Amino acid sequence: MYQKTSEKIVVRNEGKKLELRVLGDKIINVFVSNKEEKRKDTIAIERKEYDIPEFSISDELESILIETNSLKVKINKNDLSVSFLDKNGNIINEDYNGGAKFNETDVRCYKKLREDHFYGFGEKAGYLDKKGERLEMWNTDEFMTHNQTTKLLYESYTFFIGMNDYHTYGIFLDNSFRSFFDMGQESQEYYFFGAYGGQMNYYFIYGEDIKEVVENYTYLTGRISLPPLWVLGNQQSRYSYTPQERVLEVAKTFREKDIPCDVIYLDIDYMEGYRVFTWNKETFKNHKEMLKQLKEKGFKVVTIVDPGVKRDYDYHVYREGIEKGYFVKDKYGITYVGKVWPGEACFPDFLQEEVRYWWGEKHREFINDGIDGIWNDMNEPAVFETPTKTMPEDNIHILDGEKVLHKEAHNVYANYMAMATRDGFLRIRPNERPFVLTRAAFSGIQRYAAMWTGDNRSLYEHLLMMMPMIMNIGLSGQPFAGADVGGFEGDCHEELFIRWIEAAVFTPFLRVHSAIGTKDQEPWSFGKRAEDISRKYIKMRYELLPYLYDLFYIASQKGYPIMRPLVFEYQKDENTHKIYDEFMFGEGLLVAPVYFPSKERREVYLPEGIWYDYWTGKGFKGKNYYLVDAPIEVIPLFVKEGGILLKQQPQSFIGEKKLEELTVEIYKGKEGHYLHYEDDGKSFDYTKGVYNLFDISFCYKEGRMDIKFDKIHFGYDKGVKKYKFIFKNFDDIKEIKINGEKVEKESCEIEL
Ligand SMILES: OC[C@H]1O[C@H](O[C@H]2[C@H](O)[C@@H](O)[C@@H](O[C@H]3[C@H](O)[C@@H](O)[C@@H](O)O[C@@H]3CO)O[C@@H]2CO)[C@H](O)[C@@H](O)[C@@H]1O
Repeated sequence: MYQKTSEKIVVRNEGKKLELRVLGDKIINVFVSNKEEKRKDTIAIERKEYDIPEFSISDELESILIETNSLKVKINKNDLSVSFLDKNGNIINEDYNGGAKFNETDVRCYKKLREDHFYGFGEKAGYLDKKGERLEMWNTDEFMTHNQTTKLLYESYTFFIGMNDYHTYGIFLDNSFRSFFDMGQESQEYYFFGAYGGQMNYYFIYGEDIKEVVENYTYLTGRISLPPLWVLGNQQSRYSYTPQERVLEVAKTFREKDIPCDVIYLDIDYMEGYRVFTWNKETFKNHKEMLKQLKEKGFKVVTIVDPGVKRDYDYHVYREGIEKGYFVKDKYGITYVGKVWPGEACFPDFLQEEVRYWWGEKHREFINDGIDGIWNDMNEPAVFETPTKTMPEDNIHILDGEKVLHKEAHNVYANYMAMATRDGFLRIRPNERPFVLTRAAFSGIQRYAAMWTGDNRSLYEHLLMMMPMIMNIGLSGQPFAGADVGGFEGDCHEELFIRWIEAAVFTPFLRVHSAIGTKDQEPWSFGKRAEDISRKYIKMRYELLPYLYDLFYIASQKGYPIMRPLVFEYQKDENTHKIYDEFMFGEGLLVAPVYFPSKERREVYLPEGIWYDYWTGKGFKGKNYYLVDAPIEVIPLFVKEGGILLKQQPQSFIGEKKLEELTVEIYKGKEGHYLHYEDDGKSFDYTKGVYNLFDISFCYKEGRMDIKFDKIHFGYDKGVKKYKFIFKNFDDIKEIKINGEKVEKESCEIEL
């Protein structure tokens, strides 16, 4: 009835074929087809080899039962439907009405609807929980104001997490065609997902909780590698800072006003006639000198690079692309020309390795001149004046020597472009961590680039929208995300800017960006109050840098988001399941932004336990809602009992001064635990063991504080040598010991 090879179990019935692969105790790949074809994975799947666990197969009367240590999978022999059960035989997820269906226009899979909540799906407008919604995935440059009903945005993450009181699992549909997910809108009995082409190839990922699902999902699709430290700093952008004197003036003002900033962005106007890899000689007369001066002030520079290559035979990039046949072709095999922002352009076919190499090399001169990072925009790819806002679906790409139509390549185009850019950096500066920022993406993008959420507006609604959006992006494997702070289009105003910066310093990627013709959006453009409050919060971001870097370390190890929905940390507390306007900045800090005008208070939900107001130290009993004060200069922040925050002295830019000491802030509680990672923040030497990993924990009982500072790994000897402990909200400490030795409260520190 079934065939088993070393790697898969194959079952056939009435023209349908199901292939099942056990890839882990909790990871199953299901591939259903109505023809004899080979399974195709997209670029999203990074893993090539698996530690296949022990599992058993029994051929029963009606079904085939596969059992791992954690899961049972039942394949119905009659209709090839699949059920996933836990070890006790409780259903976690099961196909509905035969599961996979194939018709003229699409492939789809029906599932019985037993979930209370759905999360993930990456960059989508609307609430955190997507139950009852219908979503589509087709990377789109959507310039109209995004609102709750905006269906298509720039990125496509075909991954979701299903959850009820009993089980949590994830499903990754590995299909790059335009796809759809009806999570209970059509029916309350079933949900379904599928795509307008390609295969029904999905990965079922079981987990104890959301954390484990995200960990297992990123085991498949890869995790972010450690970014250079400077990209965690404050970044300033505008469409466009031009001419070069204006760039230098902005940089100088940051330093004069003592507002930390690490990066300045150059938008499209730095180029000659919007031709990528050129400089406008009129406005950037001596870009090398400008870059040198910025370096001296501690600034890094990121330039925009769009995929569209302007059509002009006198332009070397276009000429080479044409001569080598590197551009995407139309259905007749002729180089495709599209109307882009602005002008007409051809699009490199990044699916081809040779084209990626060529493109990567185009960055060499830029990087050698002192450009530190690359910002890939318009890479959906966006084409103007077409109904689909992109190139025709029957345009031709080449992948591994095979023709691939654009309808299949579209959603993954940006990942291949980001890969080309990242690989270029790695060839040019092999021991420096690259930085690529992207607007478009498909699942798995975390391996190549950070992302920002495109053209938002200067509206309170968009300040709110960034929260569930970045949280769901994080749950979809991409921890490094942010929104244009202050809003891109429209004039921002003082109060909105203040509220936005207060919230944004706790988002993983912090960049102010604004459109041409809008009011200036530097922190000082809104008057003294905004300037002072921005300084306070940006400094706080720099103070918390070791804490933030530790979150990136965890993301690189486990795939955990940095900006986490409360449900990620407190899944058992059902009050957290739908919260979209508060978030956890790592495990330690609960952030509740104010996103309404003229409001000086907001409601905050605190999960179980005791929480301390970060500003006043006041304690609050959790599992309760509170109305808390939030005057304009205050964003409500809470630390959980036993929480630990790691801080450093703020600097004007990262690496300005050598760090002499770090502060470990211990919040009142019986115990607490914290993992601290440290390396040079620049190179890949950490992959050779040049890093430190410390386990910091404490136990507090009857006035006695016992701190343990364990070196798990000590391979970086240029690290910080002194750690100073500060106790928050404790009023009765009688004795302190560090690693068993008594110390005084005033000089409570450890020297390494
Ligand atoms: O590099 C400049 C910016 O490019 C991006 O934003 C542009 C967006 O992608 C385009 O769609 C475009 O919007 C136009 C819109 O599509 C059209 O219907 C019409 O209403 O005019 C609009 C332009 O005024 O322009 C955007 C730039 O304004 C990118 O997302 C930004 O971050 C870049 O700064």
